[in-house]
Amino acid sequence: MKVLKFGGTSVGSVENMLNVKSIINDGAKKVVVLSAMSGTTNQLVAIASDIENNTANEAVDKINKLHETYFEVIDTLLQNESLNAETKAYVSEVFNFLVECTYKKSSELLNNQIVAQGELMSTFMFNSFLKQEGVSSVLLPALDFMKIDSFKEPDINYIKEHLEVVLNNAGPADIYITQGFICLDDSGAISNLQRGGSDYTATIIGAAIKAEEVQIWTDIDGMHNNDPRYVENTHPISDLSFDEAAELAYFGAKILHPQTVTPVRADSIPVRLKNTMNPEAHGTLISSKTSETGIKAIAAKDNITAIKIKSARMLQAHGFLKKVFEIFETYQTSIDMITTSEVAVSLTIDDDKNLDKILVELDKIASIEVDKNQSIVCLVGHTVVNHQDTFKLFQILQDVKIRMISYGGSNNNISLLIDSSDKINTLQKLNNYLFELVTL
Ligand SMILES: Nc1ncnc2c1ncn2[C@@H]1O[C@H](COP(=O)(O)OP(=O)(O)O)[C@@H](O)[C@H]1O
Ligand SMILES: N[C@@H](CC(=O)OP(=O)(O)O)C(=O)O
Repeated sequence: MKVLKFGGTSVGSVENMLNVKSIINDGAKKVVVLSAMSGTTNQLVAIASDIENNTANEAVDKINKLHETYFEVIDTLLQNESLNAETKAYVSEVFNFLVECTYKKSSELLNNQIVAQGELMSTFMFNSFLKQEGVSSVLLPALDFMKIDSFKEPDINYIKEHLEVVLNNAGPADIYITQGFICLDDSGAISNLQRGGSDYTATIIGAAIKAEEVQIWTDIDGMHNNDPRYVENTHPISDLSFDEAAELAYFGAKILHPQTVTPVRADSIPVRLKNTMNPEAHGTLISSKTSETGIKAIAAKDNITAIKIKSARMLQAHGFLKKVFEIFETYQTSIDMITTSEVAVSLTIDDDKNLDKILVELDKIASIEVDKNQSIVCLVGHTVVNHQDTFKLFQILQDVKIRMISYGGSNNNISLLIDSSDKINTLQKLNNYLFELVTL
């Protein structure tokens, strides 16, 4: 069986939902994972933050506007009277619940309950639409099987066991629809897999049912060789290895949630990235195969903080780095890049929630310099570190101030740390000289 995930844009308009129907309606059994309609999760996050900031009136305004938009979509999508009424009743329950939330005290649980509503509504609406069109489908509630453990990792044994039961109880159908993104936490409370997490839901399900393939359907013809939001002349990449895709997703290629390939890699379950608006296009196939060498793609991750830790005590001493790492471990902050010299170590973090506490501890053992608003630009490709193009990098980027370089940590990745204000120029320059054959 295949698992097909459709993102926010794919279920974001009636026209795109028609495309989704024609893609999935081929008679083959499949699991279909849906995100919330595009824009909805952002609105739900904004509603939760209005509640946190005691601006409940603004939250209610947003809820009412969203309610109207959903009714308009339902009226265009569902001409069948009883399905139309049933779906409006479900959606109204959701919006009544959201209004009730505005009377409550803000908490993590309340936020999680609020942001979960987008996927609950999109799957209900789409399932009603399939019923109207005579397509055999069943709705599988993700909260009956999708769970994370105390480390926020998918509890794969629980998921396998429960998904099997849920699938057996669902009865015969061609299409099993479920919600992306949402899950239970280790205490059984509603939680989620972080923003963009529906991709991750799809590969977790893929691993749990040992799917033949996982397909991520989005609004672009696969993974491009550079970020199309900032760079002109980017092109889709036809094949990527799991390692290459993991590096690109982790280092900012928004098309994939950072953890997407992790669950399917061990069983070599291929992941195909496809375009809902152009299903004929090849897209990108992510598999265990490695192909040609050289720089294949570039991604950038923003909101990086660089910390330089300088201490005379580092000189010919051992155990200094251990102390540094222990501080980051205490505050559960992971380090992305690291470079060392005899007297200093520079490292980067993307989660600065505990930065102040970390700096207090570091200050006890060293002098510290902090630079915010940094970006990691990551160049990815099979054995990229040995490729001739790699040696041109300094020349191409001679007018960019490179703050750190990570080379050799993996054969597939070279990372550069730059000021975020240089990001677009850096990405475009690398694109021109590495992929567009502009000569130096
Ligand atoms: N390297 C890249 N290749 C393709 N798309 C990318 C890349 N980097 C960023 N993107 C952006 O990712 C978007 C698709 O991801 P996303 O918004 O999460 O889709 P969905 O809503 O379908 O989940 C594209 O429209 C594109 O702008
Ligand atoms: N609703 C979530 C889940 C998601 O994965 O969305 P998308 O597939 O549109 O990136 C979010 O907006 O983060």
